[in-house]
Amino acid sequence: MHIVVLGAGALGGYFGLRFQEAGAKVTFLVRQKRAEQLQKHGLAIRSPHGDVLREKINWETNPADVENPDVVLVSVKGYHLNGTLEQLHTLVNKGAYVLPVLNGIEHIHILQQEFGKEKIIGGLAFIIATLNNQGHVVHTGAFHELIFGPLCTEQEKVTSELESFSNKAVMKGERTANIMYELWKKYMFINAFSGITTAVQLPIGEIRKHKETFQIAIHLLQEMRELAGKYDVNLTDKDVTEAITKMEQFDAQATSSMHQDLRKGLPLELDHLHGGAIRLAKAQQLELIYTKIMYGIIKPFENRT
Ligand SMILES: NC(=O)C1=CN([C@@H]2O[C@H](COP(=O)(O)OP(=O)(O)OC[C@H]3O[C@@H](n4cnc5c(N)ncnc54)[C@H](OP(=O)(O)O)[C@@H]3O)[C@@H](O)[C@H]2O)C=CC1
Ligand SMILES: CC(C)(CO)C(=O)C(=O)O
Repeated sequence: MHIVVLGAGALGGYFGLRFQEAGAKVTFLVRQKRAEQLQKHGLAIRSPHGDVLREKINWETNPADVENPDVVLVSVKGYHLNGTLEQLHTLVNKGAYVLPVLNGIEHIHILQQEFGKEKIIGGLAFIIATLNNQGHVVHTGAFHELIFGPLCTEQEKVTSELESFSNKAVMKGERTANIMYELWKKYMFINAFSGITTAVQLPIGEIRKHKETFQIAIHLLQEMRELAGKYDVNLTDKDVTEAITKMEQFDAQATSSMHQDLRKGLPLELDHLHGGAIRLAKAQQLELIYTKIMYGIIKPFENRT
């Protein structure tokens, strides 16, 4: 199986290298600056599950040079999605399926409209990872889950094949029959977790100490649950409770990738995540009061570079 990673950042670097270790052919499709970094430093993972260093990896800067791609793992930030469409057209025309693992939901609709429903597989990840100065992946925390599944019957075969590699890889790979439910569950969680940690600019441990602050995260979960219901996805009381428990049990220093980006002065996925939820709600005549407040508070930090 030939997996092309489009977005060789923290998440794409991690799962791409793990698939390569498991025997898949992996090509990283990168832009010039990242290509130079990979050339100079190779790609490495530092992880509680074991370190890996590959001095030489397959990378390309032009999708026309990628041969026989089976799956494109799209792991760019939401604000870079539009910039990948041309590259994706080239790869889809060569027969590839697209597996986006971004947080959020709107990108699924955008990609389905662009490439047709049969080409877009559902996917998401649970991991806390970032890139260091050399462009190596630093993975903290114990979890490294990749969840994926077919969004239509044509994808049964390719997702099964992906499952066989993920089972051999150093990761917790899971193929699910109900990926839309998993996507919304994660979207509910991430909008609450990234919203509160970024708005308050503190890791979850500090937020937990203040009942009134933690309660805002719970309101965010409840709003996202209601939104999911409008899109025919039933998130349960148990799902909300599990999300709360997760925030209660995270390491005190754990925080969202959005808050990490804010600390580094990088652009934020605010419009993709909270903005996306507000747009999806508007289409259903639903108002997300807490989400709108988070959006307004974080907005000045969205593009400070
Ligand atoms: N990091 C984490 O712990 C987690 C992240 N996520 C989600 O995963 C997604 C990716 O996040 P993350 O890995 O942190 O992001 P990163 O910023 O680390 O990586 C994104 C990469 O995409 C590359 N890129 C952007 N546009 C293109 C393009 N047109 N062609 C080639 N490469 C491109 C960027 O390259 P360049 O250097 O050229 O800009 C960058 O290396 C986000 O939606 C995030 O919310 C989900 C779970 C956890
Ligand atoms: C919550 C977490 C760390 C889980 O993967 C995440 O998705 C993010 O912060 O972007």
